[in-house]
Parts: sequence; structure tokens; C-alpha cells
Amino acid sequence: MTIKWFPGHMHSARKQIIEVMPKIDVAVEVVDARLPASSGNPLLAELRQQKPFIKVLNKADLADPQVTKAWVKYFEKSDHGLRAVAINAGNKGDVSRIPKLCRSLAPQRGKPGRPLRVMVMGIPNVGKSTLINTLAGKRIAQVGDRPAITRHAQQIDLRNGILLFDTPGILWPNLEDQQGAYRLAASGAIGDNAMDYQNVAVFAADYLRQSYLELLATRYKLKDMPEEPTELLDEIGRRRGCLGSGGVVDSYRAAEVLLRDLQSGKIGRVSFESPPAIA
Ligand SMILES: Nc1nc2c(ncn2[C@@H]2O[C@H](COP(=O)(O)OP(=O)(O)OP(=O)(O)O)[C@@H](O)[C@H]2O)c(=O)[nH]1
Repeated sequence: MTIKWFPGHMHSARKQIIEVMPKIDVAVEVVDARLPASSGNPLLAELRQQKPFIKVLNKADLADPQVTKAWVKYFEKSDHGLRAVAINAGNKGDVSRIPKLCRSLAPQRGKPGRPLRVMVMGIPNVGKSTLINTLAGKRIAQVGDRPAITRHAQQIDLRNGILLFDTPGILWPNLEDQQGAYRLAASGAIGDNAMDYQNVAVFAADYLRQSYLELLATRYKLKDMPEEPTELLDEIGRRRGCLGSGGVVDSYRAAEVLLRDLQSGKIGRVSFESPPAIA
């Protein structure tokens, strides 16, 4: 397996987090609801100190609702200073829960002259920008004729008593765990070029066969379900007409079909990992 991704940003992100942490009231980490552990950043747990912390399980519209519920429960039970919310960052109603939660976690702030300072962080592609835009867009809807967001360096004034910091903003996941890296790639959280595309598709086919057999069978009208993941991928390719010369399955195209379908939610709502049992 070759991962060509984010070499050596650890040191500068760590420095930035250490610098920014004392200046903020609430830390928000956006993770992917389909893989809340693998899409998290281990630095935050270590560097957050006693700051109120919100885990935003985003893209919940793509994740298995039962599993997401279990994750929310797990996070809140395993850490008392932490609150977890599952949202779709494009949905205003969902997103409006976050400012409310921030206010409840830092009630002493958010008053005139004492803005509530919130830092939004997360690995690439989890939906940080979408979340920030929806937070800001709410303000556009209310005010209409003035720009909703003001950027001063890395601060965004939402003009509702909340100041967003998006530094260091982008973090990276732990790619040392091979299974986690495969989940990240299969969900689309790390780019297509980061890992061998066909290996990722084989991993996804195998995972779906084991965990979401019915969704897989329905999507590709599979009558027989080959146990061997490469054969399963070939069968999906055949069903989708991904054939090369001589009627041989073009496995690259088959991989593309499966991963695109999976990442866009066309196969159904799929979670890639479940929380550990709570003691
Ligand atoms: N289905 C779904 N898609 C989402 C959601 N939030 C974001 N997306 C999509 O996910 C992709 C990445 O979203 P961004 O907001 O750019 O993510 P980001 O974390 O800012 O990404 P970087 O700029 O790479 O750090 C986009 O295609 C979004 O439309 C969500 O809740 N549900």
C-alpha cells in the first residue's frame, strides 16, 4: 500500500493548536459520520486540555442512522466534557444546533464585547467549509443587505456573538492504521490518488458484502454473491457493463463504479465503523 498524502504537517499544526487553544472558548472537530474514529485527528484529544469540545458527525445523511446514534452516545459517554451532534452541513436546521450548543458550553461568552470564540477543525473533505458557509448563510437570511461574514485574518465574525477561527482548520487523520486508511479512501475522505484505487474498491466490496449485503445485492441486482472480493468486483463490473475488449471486465472501471456509488450514497446509507462497546 502506498499513501502519498500530507507529509509532515504534524509539527506546524501542533504548534498552531497550542497557540490558538487558549484564545478560544469552544473547539469544534468536524468528522465524517460514516467513520467518526478514523476521520478524527488524534492531536485534538491530546491538545484540547479542558476546553469544551464538540464533535460534529457530518455527512450523517450518508451514514447508517443506527450506527450514527450509537457513535453520538459513545462519544458523550466516553468523555464528559464532550458533546456530539450528527448533522448534514448543508441543512440549516441541523447546523443551527451548533451555535446553541456552543452557547450552552460557554454561557459566560457571546455577550456584547465578549464574543464566543469557536475553532472549527477537521481533516480535509469532512465538510468544514460547507458547515461554515451554512453557519454564515443563516446570517445572510436574517440580515439580507450586509455581508454575513467578515474575514479578519483567520477569524470569521458571524455577527451573532460568535467568532469562528478556522486556524489551523485542516488536520489530517492517522494513516498508520491500515484499515482506517482504507476506510478513509473508500469513503472519499482521502483523494483517489492517495492509495491504490482498485485495492480500495476490493476493500469496499468485501466490507459491503459483510456488513451491507442487501444494499449491495439490490443496487447491482446480484443473485449470486461471490465470496472472493475481486470476483465480486468483477461481477459488479459485468452488471454495469464495464467490459473491455473480448468481454473481459475492466476492473478499473468496475472499481470506479463501486466507489462513486458508495461515496455518493447511491448504494444506501453506509457506515464504515461502529463504536466500541461502552462499559
Ligand atoms: N452528503 C453530504 N455531503 C456533504 C456534507 N457536507 C459536505 N459535503 C460535501 O463534501 C465535500 C467536501 O466538503 P467541504 O465543505 O469542501 O469540506 P472541507 O472539510 O472544507 O474540505 P477541505 O477544504 O478539503 O478541508 C463537498 O462535495 C460537499 O458538498 C454533508 O453533510 N452531506
